[in-house]
Amino acid sequence: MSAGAVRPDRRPNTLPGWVARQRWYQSTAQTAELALVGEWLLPPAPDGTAFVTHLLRDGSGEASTLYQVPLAYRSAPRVDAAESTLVGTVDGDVDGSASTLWVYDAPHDPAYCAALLAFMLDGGVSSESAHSSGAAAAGHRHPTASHSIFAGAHVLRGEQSNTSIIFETVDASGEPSVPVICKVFRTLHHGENPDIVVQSALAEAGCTLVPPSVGYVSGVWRAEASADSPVDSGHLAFAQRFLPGVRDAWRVALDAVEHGEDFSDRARSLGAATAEVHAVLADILPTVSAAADERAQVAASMRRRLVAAVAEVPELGVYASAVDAIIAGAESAEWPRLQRIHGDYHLGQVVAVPDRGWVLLDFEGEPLRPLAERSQPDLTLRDVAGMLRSFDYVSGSYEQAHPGESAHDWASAARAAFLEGYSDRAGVDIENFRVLLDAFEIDKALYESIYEARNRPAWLPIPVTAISRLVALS
Ligand SMILES: Nc1ncnc2c1ncn2[C@@H]1O[C@H](COP(=O)(O)OP(=O)(O)O)[C@@H](O)[C@H]1O
Ligand SMILES: O=P(O)(O)O[C@H]1O[C@H](CO)[C@@H](O[C@H]2O[C@H](CO)[C@@H](O)[C@H](O)[C@H]2O)[C@H](O)[C@H]1O
Repeated sequence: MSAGAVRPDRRPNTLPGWVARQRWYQSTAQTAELALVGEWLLPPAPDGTAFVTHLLRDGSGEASTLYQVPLAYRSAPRVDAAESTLVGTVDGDVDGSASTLWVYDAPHDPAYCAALLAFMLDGGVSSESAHSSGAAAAGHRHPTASHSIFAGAHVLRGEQSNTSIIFETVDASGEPSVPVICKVFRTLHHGENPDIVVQSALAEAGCTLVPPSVGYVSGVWRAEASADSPVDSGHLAFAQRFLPGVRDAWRVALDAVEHGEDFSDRARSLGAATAEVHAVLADILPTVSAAADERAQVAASMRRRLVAAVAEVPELGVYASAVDAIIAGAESAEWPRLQRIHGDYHLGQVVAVPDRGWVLLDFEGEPLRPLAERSQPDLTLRDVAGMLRSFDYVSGSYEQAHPGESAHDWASAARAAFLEGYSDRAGVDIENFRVLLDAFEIDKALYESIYEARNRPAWLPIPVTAISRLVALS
């Protein structure tokens, strides 16, 4: 045991309240109701700091959610840590003597970041936790990734569904090497994470519209807290090349609307990039024809979302029967083949890379959708509709910030140019699928209504207004 070795055997009792204050927390309850379903350990830091990643099922919401909560247990407080990253204190032991331990949100602790990067690049295997939880994790380096060495890290600002850590690295001779961004998944699901599968497949196929993959962490855990629970498995973290100096397309578009700049050229090239990624995905991953069964499944999923949205946002109730009819129309329309897609496509998922153009990120799919559904071949029109919604969000947020002004023409021009760029590259006029496209736009706006009601109620009118408009048009 190294000098100062920390042995944590409990979680701070402040943890449920702390979890409930995080952006990735999905329930509306003030306090999470957490049950431990697993723990996995990274090797301790040279000063003895212990890193325990707790896998906690929260039962406070309607559906239970499994959160990944990596905590760093230190024998002394960190002088340079932000107060919000201190989760609490616990009794524990240091070198065999009873002692207070300070417990931090580990991604904000550089010592944890160093351990995580090495774990991934060296192909580490987690050691057993104090609770013999049965959970385990393994690191995997992508075959094309270099063996970079940790040189510093910080958490990306504006955390949302996940926590992303940016690493500076050096090579064996100490020269700066490629920076890496590692997304620590906060919500875990049984099964492969499409973010890793889809993006890595695209990069391996030589597609430069996504960043190259660096590595990932996979794991196993009990599905439920009970000792006889079945075991689940899935992905815990994903690392890829960090592209410095990028601006996300949402910021770029907001700047454009603020300055009254037309966005058509950029929207057209974004449409072409989107169609290119879809074409590569159709080449490298399985596609299936949209038979009656598949169409019925998609329609059923849309109807489930309609019911969920009306339950959470009752003002949507007046549109329910009209939306139902639009879904029925879409189900009986002509469908293209189904294939892997982005799945949660919006301007925040695309970055403008200097001297390179648009690059697509975050193929995880909609975080509120079951993982099994997100890994199924789907309609490319879902992505197209997602981006159309995003242009509407740009004008909606602008109009909220500038009462009395309209950005409607800006959004219409961007939407039309995006569709043009997409159709040109795909060699298919997207207008041929208008019925389907409208249904997917409404479906996305229903999803957004739930998302906004839970996270940003002030923005709820943006998707709700869109639903009323789309229903009137159809
Ligand atoms: N490879 C990358 N290079 C540069 N910036 C990135 C990269 N990956 C992610 N980012 C930045 O992080 C933000 C969030 O990443 P994303 O994959 O969308 O995570 P989340 O699932 O948490 O939304 C992006 O909008 C972008 O600004
Ligand atoms: O966290 P993710 O990026 O996976 O996506 C979630 O959060 C998004 C908000 O950032 C949300 O997107 C919605 O708001 C955007 C503006 O902030 C807008 O551009 C999108 O069109 C709109 O859907 C996304 O839906 C949600 O899954």
